[in-house]
Amino acid sequence: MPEAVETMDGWYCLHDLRKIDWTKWKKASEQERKEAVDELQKMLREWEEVSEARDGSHAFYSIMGQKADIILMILRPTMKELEEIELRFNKSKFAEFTTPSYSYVSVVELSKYMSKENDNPEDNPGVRARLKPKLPQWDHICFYPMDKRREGNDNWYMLPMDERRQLMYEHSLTGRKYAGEIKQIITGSMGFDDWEWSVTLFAKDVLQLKKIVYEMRFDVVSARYGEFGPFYVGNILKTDEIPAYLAV
Ligand code: VOV
Repeated sequence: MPEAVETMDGWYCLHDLRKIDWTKWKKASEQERKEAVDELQKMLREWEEVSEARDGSHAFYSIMGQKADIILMILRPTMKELEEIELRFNKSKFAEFTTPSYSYVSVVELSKYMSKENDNPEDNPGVRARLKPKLPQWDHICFYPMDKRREGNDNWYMLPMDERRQLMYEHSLTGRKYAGEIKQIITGSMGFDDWEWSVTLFAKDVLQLKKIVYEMRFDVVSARYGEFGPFYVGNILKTDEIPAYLAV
């Protein structure tokens, strides 16, 4: 039986994607809209303090196209804290003007494919920091869930560990070419959500998102074993810019 790779798991993660009901928003009074915007900004500023204290992190972006209007990605030490945030957002005035479009529950995950025998990567401060990452506030985000295929001869879970390690190594070489251009957060979601991993990429230049995803399609691990869910791409929505974004 092929051996499962050990994973290291960090902060819990919620991707919360919503559509804005623009008709309802436009019909609301100016006072109501102001209350909703003020409360949303207040919540985000409180979460920025949590992030400064290194007790969690979040990202707030607008989404292109009709699949969603906004994405809130939240990282917290416990699933309970994620729930508190989800509830708080749901109970806010602004949420009255949104409808859910997609959500994803997972946990920041690093695997031990690349660790050497008898190595204890958890003792490495760099690894610990990657398990509790500060999300970069770069201009663009790309989020998608994915699986590793389990079909006939293309079954990732039947491959011996050494073969999977080699394929992951090749994957990492492609990834490293994008150092400084792309920051990736991989979260594991087996038992938590409908796909096996979520991929969240941050980029300063939006085109780099297309380039890395395209180049990785040729890595055997993606070409042969990758299956992908819906892609969401968007632009940073800074707290101060929210009034302009929502102005009608
Ligand atoms: C931005 C670059 C980048 C870099 C440097 C990078 C490197 C690495 C390393 C070293 C490792 C293994 C150890 C670990 O850290 O877990 C991984 C792991 C993983 N990756 Fe990756 N990845 C990148 C980027 C990157 C992208 C763009 C994708 C999506 C693939 C695509 O085709 O759309 C991806 C996927 C994954 C997944 C799903 C896993 C877990 C697979 C598993 O079976 O466990 N990843 N990844």
